[in-house]
Amino acid sequence: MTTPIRFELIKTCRQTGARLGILHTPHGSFETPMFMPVGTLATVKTLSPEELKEMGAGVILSNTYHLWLRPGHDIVAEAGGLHAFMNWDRGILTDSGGFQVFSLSEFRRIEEEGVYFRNHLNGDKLFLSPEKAVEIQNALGADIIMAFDECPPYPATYEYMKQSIERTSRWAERCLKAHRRPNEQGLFGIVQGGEYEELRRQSARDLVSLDFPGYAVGGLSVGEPKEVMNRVLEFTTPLLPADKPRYLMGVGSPDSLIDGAIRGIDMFDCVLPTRIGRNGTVMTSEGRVVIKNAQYARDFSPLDPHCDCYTCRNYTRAYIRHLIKCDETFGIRLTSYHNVYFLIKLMEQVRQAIREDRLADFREEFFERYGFNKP
Ligand SMILES: CNc1nc2c(CCNCC3CCCCC3)c3nc(N)[nH]c(=O)c3cc2[nH]1
Repeated sequence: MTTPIRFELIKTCRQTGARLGILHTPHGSFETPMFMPVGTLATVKTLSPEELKEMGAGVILSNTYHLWLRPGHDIVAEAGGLHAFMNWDRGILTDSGGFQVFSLSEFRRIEEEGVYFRNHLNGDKLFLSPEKAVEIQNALGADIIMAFDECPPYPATYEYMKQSIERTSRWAERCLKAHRRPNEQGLFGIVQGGEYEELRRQSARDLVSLDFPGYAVGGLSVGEPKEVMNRVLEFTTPLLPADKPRYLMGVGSPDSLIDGAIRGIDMFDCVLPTRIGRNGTVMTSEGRVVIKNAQYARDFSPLDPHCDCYTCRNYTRAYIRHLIKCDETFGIRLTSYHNVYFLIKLMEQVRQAIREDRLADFREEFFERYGFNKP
């Protein structure tokens, strides 16, 4: 079987163990560690494919659950798949929908066969199974698709977590059997197990034995302290094959991206840049700026003095504050553009630091300037 997804390991940072790699996909090859902007409803909110390309986005995310409900995976398939539908000819990854069921739908029942829940838009009863989640993703046509998993709430008891990961491993096997396009779409397994090392080991063992072309670390960025996430990564990533890509789901903030790369993660996704951008919060090299604050009313400097993005080269804090205060759509386009650009450029700096074997030094410099080390 010709696997459509291949990870090429270029080098490992001598200071930290972080990896510099290339993710080869049917829609191009992209350097890792990489940040993947999220396009839930087949658009990275307010940004065009041309803008995403000019800022260097390679792989973007979309989602089984949302597109199943609207417009329907059949319509996307008739359009020729997600790439044609949204006019994006680089990489696409779709999440399997499990997480969205748990985060969007209040009523739900998990059974061996799948999850029963209600449509968060109209309350209709719905059912999603490993087979259904793979069928939808096969129809959507992303380059990377995700196994249907349970992302347990945090915290969860050891007993609950053990039952859950064993069912998630059985579901992973069902996803492999249901996958109809293995030569065009790489199916990634998702390791679960919460903060329990023994369960992370069991979950990784089960999934590695199924020989997926890539692996995600799931069940994190669900409210646990950062130290817990870092500890879980420290004992989980070494369990995954070094020659396969590792994707940390739902992460994240600038400090978590750097700390995840240091612990061997190659791929990240997070709604943060566009979500906080919509309420006027921007990430800058000197920390977060809440542009609505009165202090920026007469501030004619760029959002970030060290940023060379379209927003920072052409507009001032005072102007963007004015647009956001007046609910002008152009305002959230400018903040969203800057925030996505900021994380994509941050990963470029991380990759350069790995090339120069100085990612630990870069972490110190970045944390100091961003204000993460402030007591
Ligand atoms: C925010 N924190 C977090 N996200 C997680 C996610 C979602 C990752 N982001 C996907 C996008 C979300 C918006 C729509 C488009 C897809 C997780 N997904 C799965 N399948 N399993 C997790 O354990 C899992 C765990 C996660 N933790």
